[in-house]
Amino acid sequence: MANAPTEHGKRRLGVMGGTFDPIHHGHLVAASEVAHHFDLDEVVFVPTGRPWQKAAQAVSAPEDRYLMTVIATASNPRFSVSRVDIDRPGPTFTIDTLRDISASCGPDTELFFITGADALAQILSWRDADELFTIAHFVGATRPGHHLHDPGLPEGRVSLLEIPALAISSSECRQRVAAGEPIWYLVPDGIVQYINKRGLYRDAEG
Ligand SMILES: Nc1ncnc2c1ncn2[C@@H]1O[C@H](COP(=O)(O)OP(=O)(O)OP(=O)(O)O)[C@@H](O)[C@H]1O
Ligand SMILES: O=C(O)c1ccc[n+]([C@@H]2O[C@H](COP(=O)([O-])O)[C@@H](O)[C@H]2O)c1
Repeated sequence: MANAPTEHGKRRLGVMGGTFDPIHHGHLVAASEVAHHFDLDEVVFVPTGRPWQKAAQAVSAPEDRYLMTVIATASNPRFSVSRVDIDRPGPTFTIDTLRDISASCGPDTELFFITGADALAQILSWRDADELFTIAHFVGATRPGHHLHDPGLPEGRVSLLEIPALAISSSECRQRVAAGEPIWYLVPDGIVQYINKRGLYRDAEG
């Protein structure tokens, strides 16, 4: 991550958190659209280490999800990937993600946490929810079939952005691989090849 502020004042950094099991074009389009709309200098993708809300389901090894995220974002000079969540022991909480990234960037960087509008609807149940809004602005990317019902989010610290509908989900990609169906063009080509090479999702249930 570069550290210099932009000429216009603070550097604007997007933080896109997700399990990315696997990363797909819905994630990439959401990050690209938010970066464009909010004039972000960079978007750092942060694969979760141990997503506590997915504790009941099998999640691929953090290193596989990290490498797929690196492969999928490599061609975009404004996209990067952080290991902060996968290197931190214990369950992943966004408050820790934002504290770590904020500490490494310093005060000249404004943070924008990007996530799906469906995830945002649950945000008040996240750890230290009040503090989250003091560290970052939250941007919820609408995804097909999900609409945000106002759960009482703080005004001015949360935005919703309608992005081109891409009805792709990681669970559907996993199910397709398990069923022997193609995932070409749902995910970047390098991700299809990585999944084949590592034999991921062959026995996936969802
Ligand atoms: N097609 C999409 N369009 C917009 N946002 C998306 C899309 N797919 C996922 N997101 C958002 O990206 C964030 C990270 O998603 P995640 O890695 O959990 O992928 P997912 O496709 O939702 O996975 P799963 O199907 O396993 O639940 C979430 O907040 C999610 O809402
Ligand atoms: O901090 C929390 O309590 C919390 C609870 C649920 C989800 N999150 C974060 O929301 C992002 C999207 O999560 P997911 O599971 O939809 O990929 C990811 O960065 C998670 O760490 C965070």
